[in-house]
Amino acid sequence: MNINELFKELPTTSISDVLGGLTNLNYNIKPMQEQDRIAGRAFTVTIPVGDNLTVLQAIREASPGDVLVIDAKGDTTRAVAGDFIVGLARAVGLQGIVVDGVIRDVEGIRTLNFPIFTRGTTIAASSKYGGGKTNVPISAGGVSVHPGDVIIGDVDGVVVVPQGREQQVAEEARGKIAQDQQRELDVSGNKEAALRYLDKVLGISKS
Ligand SMILES: O=C([O-])CC(=O)C(=O)O
Ligand SMILES: [Mg+2]
Repeated sequence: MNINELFKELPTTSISDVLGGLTNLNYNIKPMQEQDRIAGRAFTVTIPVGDNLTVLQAIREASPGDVLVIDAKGDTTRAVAGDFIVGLARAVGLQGIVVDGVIRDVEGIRTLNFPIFTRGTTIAASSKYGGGKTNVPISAGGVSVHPGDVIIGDVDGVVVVPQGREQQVAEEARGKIAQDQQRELDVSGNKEAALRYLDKVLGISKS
């Protein structure tokens, strides 16, 4: 089963619950557009602050369907990509971009309809001297990301599923969702049931 199928309709929140919240990227890394969603293998790149030549190298080397994860050290002063670079990523068939840094050309990127998770936007461009590394373990948003890890992103943020654990995590997340849905159903619009639940959780016993 491909990654997209496996994680279809699984929210990042349920995946986080299964993984104990330990592999969630910093909450500032958010989708540019509410409907953006990604589920795919990471192709990683780390760059020096303010220089994005190695991002172009990564786009050249990554495979279709990959999610490009860029360790830009959280820098918010220089854009790691704009609409031109995002257009290149889209043209070679990448699925989306996650950047621990910022981007620019918001208007142009919106029209591309390509999912991007970022700390935000700025105006200044990066230089193009190089000096980064592709396809190596990186740190993004406070989390280690290895090439081939699974990256899931939605409106709540981005979570990493370590490679090799994807089947188990997806299965447990589905179980958790079913449990949560039942819990919601039990108390929905029912004051008695809501109070019973609260009393139970809070250890309040009625004598
Ligand atoms: O060229 C750059 O480094 C950033 C940019 O404006 C683009 O990708 O459109
Ligand atoms: Mg531009």
